[in-house]
Amino acid sequence: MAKTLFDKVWDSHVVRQVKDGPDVFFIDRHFIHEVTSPVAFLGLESRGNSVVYPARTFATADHNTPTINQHLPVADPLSANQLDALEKNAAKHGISHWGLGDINNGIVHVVGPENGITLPGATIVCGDSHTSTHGAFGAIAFGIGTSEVEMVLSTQCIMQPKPKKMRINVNGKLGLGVTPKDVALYIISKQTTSGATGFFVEYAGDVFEDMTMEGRMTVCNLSIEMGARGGMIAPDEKTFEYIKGRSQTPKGADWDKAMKYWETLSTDEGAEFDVEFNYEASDIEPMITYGTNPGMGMGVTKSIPLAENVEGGVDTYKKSLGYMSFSEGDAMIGKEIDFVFLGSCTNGRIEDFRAFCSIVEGRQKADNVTAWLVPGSHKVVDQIKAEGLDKIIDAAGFVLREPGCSACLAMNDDKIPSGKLSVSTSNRNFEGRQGPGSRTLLASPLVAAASAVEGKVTDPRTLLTA
Ligand SMILES: CC(C)[C@H](C(=O)O)[C@@H](O)C(=O)O
Ligand code: SF4
Repeated sequence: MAKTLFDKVWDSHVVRQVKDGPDVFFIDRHFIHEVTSPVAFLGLESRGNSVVYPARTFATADHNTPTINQHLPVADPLSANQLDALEKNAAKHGISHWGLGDINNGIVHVVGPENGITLPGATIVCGDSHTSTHGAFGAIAFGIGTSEVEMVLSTQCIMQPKPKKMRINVNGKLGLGVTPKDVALYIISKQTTSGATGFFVEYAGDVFEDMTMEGRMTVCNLSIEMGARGGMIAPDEKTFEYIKGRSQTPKGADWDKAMKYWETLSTDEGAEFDVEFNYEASDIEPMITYGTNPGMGMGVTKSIPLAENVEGGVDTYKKSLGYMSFSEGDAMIGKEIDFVFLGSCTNGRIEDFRAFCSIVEGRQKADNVTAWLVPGSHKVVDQIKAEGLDKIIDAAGFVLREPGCSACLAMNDDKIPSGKLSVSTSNRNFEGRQGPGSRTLLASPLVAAASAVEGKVTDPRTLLTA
């Protein structure tokens, strides 16, 4: 029977099928970070259990880490405690741990792929919703809760009902200044934040085939923002090229063996999806959000929709615009901004820094803008320096910070002050997400760069030459 990519990976990991119940499902790779793992370890120990496969478990510190002076002790006691707990738990259970200052340290969804831990056909979980990122490699990757983290630590399995299958096809060629982030924000604006609830999404079509691995990660990362359990893209030559030779990828004969399996990982002709959507690349422009959920997005040149034209609750819509201090019908272009954040597991990779630099090169940061440029990992920092992008960043009046989640969710000191308006390359624009009272506009690194140099929301196409 013709199978989807998702079915192939899922079915090969079912340890036991429970009649009318969830499948018992084997997990190849388990990432842990300091926020959702300490309680899981407490539970594990209180039950007298141990970590069954320490070598399949990988710890990195990211959410609570400062992005300046990482060589100094962490000042915030809550953050210091969590980081300490992660380090101790990892040491006690023989788990590899990339703490502050470690060359491999960075945001969990950046360092996994970077180190070849994320592989095609693998099942990957983490106590973190944006685990969907790893689906870019043709893996089934999804976020789990703290009690499931404990379950995976002690059994390397979880119980999961099989999600329904959705395929999203985007065909054609993307226009100038339109990036993977825009493709994702466009899809979410069409699907809304709940459109893909209960589904696992496969992305297919020219646009994803043409995308780099970084771009595919950006798209899969954002799957969760339309309610999907996860998103995935069939591995191809680009995928294999990306992972080849990384520290933890199979080598020699193991590589050849793995390739034989990986090459089977695509959806068979005639395989069925529960639902399928088709979009056109030419309909997508650089996007920006104007509200307090990632579904409230539109082309940057458009005006904020009138409440009467919006499906769903008018009151919630008006409340959202009220929080943003925006009005129906407002244009977004030209709105004065206060902050720019380049980073996160959505857009904190080398390609995002290249895109940002392509606009700020030879220009200057606007005086009214405070900008935080936070690479997703130390390896991204190294590459930025190797490519000389740090010089461009410096010359344009920006400062490069040290890696971590940073202002994506402001669990460290990088908090956008109340009322301030930020253009952010991250993934969530919820009320207070970047600091209490902060107001967030989600956008691509190109829109962020253009807005940072102009001091107001700017269409990057006006600063780019074809
Ligand atoms: C802290 C963590 C549990 C959370 C998540 O699950 O996504 C965070 O990474 C986020 O982006 O909001
Ligand atoms: S960068 Fe943001 S979205 Fe990604 S894991 Fe960190 S807090 Fe979550």
